[in-house]
Amino acid sequence: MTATVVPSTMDSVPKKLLVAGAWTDASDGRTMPVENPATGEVLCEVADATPEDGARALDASVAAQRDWAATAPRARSEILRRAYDLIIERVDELATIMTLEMGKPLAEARGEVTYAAEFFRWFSEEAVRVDGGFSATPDGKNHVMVLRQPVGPSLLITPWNFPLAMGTRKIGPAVAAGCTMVFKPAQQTPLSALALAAILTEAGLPNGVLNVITTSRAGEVVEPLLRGGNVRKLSFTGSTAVGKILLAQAADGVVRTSMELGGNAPFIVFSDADLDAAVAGAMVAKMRNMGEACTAANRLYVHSSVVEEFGARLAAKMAELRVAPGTEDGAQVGPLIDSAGLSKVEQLVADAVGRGARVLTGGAAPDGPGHFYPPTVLADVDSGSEMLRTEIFGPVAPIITFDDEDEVLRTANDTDWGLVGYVFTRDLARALRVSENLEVGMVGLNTGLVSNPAAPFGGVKQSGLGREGGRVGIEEFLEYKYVATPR
Ligand SMILES: O=CCCC(=O)O
Repeated sequence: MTATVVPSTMDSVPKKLLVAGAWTDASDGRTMPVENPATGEVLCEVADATPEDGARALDASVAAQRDWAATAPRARSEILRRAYDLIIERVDELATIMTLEMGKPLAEARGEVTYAAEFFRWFSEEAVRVDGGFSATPDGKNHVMVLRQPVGPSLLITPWNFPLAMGTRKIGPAVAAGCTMVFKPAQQTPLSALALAAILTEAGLPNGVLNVITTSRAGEVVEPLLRGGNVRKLSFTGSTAVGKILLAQAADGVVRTSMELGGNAPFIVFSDADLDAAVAGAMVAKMRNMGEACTAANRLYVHSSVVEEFGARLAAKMAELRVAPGTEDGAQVGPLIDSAGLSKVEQLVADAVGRGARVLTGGAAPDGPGHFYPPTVLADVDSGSEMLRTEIFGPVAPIITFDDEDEVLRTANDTDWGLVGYVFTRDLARALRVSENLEVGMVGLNTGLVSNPAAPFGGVKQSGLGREGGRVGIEEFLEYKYVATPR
């Protein structure tokens, strides 16, 4: 790997840990490289936190918690609102950083920056709307006063696929509720997180409220924090496999958790669907973030009466997409995050084709640098194919033909995951019936996009616990306290 010239937009990003308001090196002086997935080149080095640094970050959060909880909700709201304004002012700069470290095309990165900022605007409005209760017990003897209080120091762990939005979706409600934080972004994408921390500091977040630890030693750093007794809340977005490990560690310290884990989204096209809308929806549900999204359509069930036409139209649209480094003009599909991600996609496609799937477009990685994989549509995918039982996390759309509503519902629900499902039909009764019976936390009904800061995002089954965003997002960071007093 060679070092690449660091674009000037990245000069402003602190490459250090943020602990108690100070930017510091790792205690053992180690740094870790940040790679550009489009070229494999090293963009820069950032501090690589040790377990001791993690402990210092948590100590800083604990020390800041009491004063922070006592701040006026309006003050917390205004910090979030200022941070929202700063992010919007710097959309291009933040998008460039994101594209360089993560690979998504600039246009999509700009979209994510705006999406990320909206969580701050949303929670700046929620910060001043937290209420409690005051009532009498049924026997009339006591008053019941219900207070809402911040849950306390929170550990926020975010993935590489949405490096900014997954941060703001957690930091926004934590700030609004009055929680202090230790924020550990993914190893692959520390720069967006550090840029975000710098913006929050500029927006007036007091020292110690947000502490950021970038590290290549996630397991070693996180486990003692979760078992140590001072973390009151864990909010994690990432794979189900890692989520289960963290849940076990959190159980030890009885730490409250919000877990936004993997998905295996069914995308169902009924015979009466508007095919234009279904193809457009599939493009979004499959291709947003090159398919590297927990919400990505992973299994496309299409009714036998429309399957040929749907497959041909989807393949034509997918083939039109321009695959190129995200910083290039007109790029629509960037590289996958790393070589492991690319080989996984290659193996899944080989397995499906080996079981008889027809390749309608794509199907083979190009030669050359970067972890690129072309938009791919597979038809007649056999139900035993591995890709139907795992998150593909790449730009591959497997189509499975079905004939009957009950059959497709059964198959769609036959998975350990339950994050999101997509349903395309013009029949209102069927739309409601299927939406109700899909075992998921979210349904895209005649749309390929469910993500929105105003909506409760999250899943059932092994897709997670709790919800982020919407009216309930702040609840995840609030405790109830009830005070009883005689009337
Ligand atoms: O990978 C997770 C998707 C996150 C989102 O759509 O907000």
